[in-house]
Amino acid sequence: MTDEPLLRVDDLRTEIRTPRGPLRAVDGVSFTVRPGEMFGIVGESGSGKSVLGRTVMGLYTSGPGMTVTGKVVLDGTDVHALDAAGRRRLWRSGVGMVFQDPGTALNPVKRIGRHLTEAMRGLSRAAARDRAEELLRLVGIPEPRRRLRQYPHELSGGMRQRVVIAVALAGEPSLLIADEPTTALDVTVQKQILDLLGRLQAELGTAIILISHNLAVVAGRADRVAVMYAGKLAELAPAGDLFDAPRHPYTEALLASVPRLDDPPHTVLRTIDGAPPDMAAPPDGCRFAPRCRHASPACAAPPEFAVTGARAVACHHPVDPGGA
Ligand SMILES: Nc1ncnc2c1ncn2[C@@H]1O[C@H](COP(=O)(O)OP(=O)(O)OP(=O)(O)O)[C@@H](O)[C@H]1O
Repeated sequence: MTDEPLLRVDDLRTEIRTPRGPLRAVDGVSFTVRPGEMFGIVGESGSGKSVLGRTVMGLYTSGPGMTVTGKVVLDGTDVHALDAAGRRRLWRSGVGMVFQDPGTALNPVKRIGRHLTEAMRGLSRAAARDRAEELLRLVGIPEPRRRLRQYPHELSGGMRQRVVIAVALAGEPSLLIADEPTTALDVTVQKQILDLLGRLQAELGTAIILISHNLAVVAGRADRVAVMYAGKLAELAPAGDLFDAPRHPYTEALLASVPRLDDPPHTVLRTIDGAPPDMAAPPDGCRFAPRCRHASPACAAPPEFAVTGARAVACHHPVDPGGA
């Protein structure tokens, strides 16, 4: 892993036009991802993680329904300066995406082989077929030759997600964005798919952005984690530091609400009081302040989230690492 970023996201804002007015789903987000890094993005449902992932990928761009400002630079390419053809080229070879539901990501009337070969370019039929077989083997699908002739409904949910990952890898992307890749799967299959992503990251050197509402999904897998709250990053830190000593009160509260294996029986989990803000009319100042036990008048003007060094936190009252 080098220190030179593969992806640079700079002051990204995605404003969606809705019947209730403009909604800033992503509101000034900056971070970088290094080549080969596993970068986790966590936060409650509705915090803007999916919109962020889609905007980074160039799936969401400025148009009639939304306005995107800020910069996304992947491997030297300014993603939002590309035209439609340039974006399609980027999706074929620079960045792949794995979504939550493997059922809808695959076309039910196309065989598995076709999904894979269509994602390749410049190969003869025979070479594409060999490569498709190799990709299925890479993602741990047994009897790949037979599977190539099957339709998506003939595979289990976990196998379908493996196929989706194989399709995303067909163009040898330098970055894979996995948005809740295991939420639709049962627990044992979830672990297999997450282990597979970890193995691909290690073996192929593919950087992965792993998006999840579930901290347990990124714990032990991500190198660094960004915590998102109401369209903004609250905290960014190496995963071990974040889980051992969260600094943003929201991260602390989020961690306290996760069940742990060593909890005594009948432990009552702490939930976070209040509800996330209405994104169409968020509160002024720090958006977490109305739910925060450390909030003070200073939170009317929260500090800018600036990534300096290994950690960053957007809070006037970071949690005392000594455990105040
Ligand atoms: N196409 C859209 N039109 C209108 N509002 C949208 C659209 N997509 C997302 N939103 C809104 O943007 C906000 C962020 O949504 P987003 O899906 O990114 O959240 P999330 O953190 O990924 O949550 P989840 O885990 O539930 O998907 C939400 O308030 C959501 O309702």
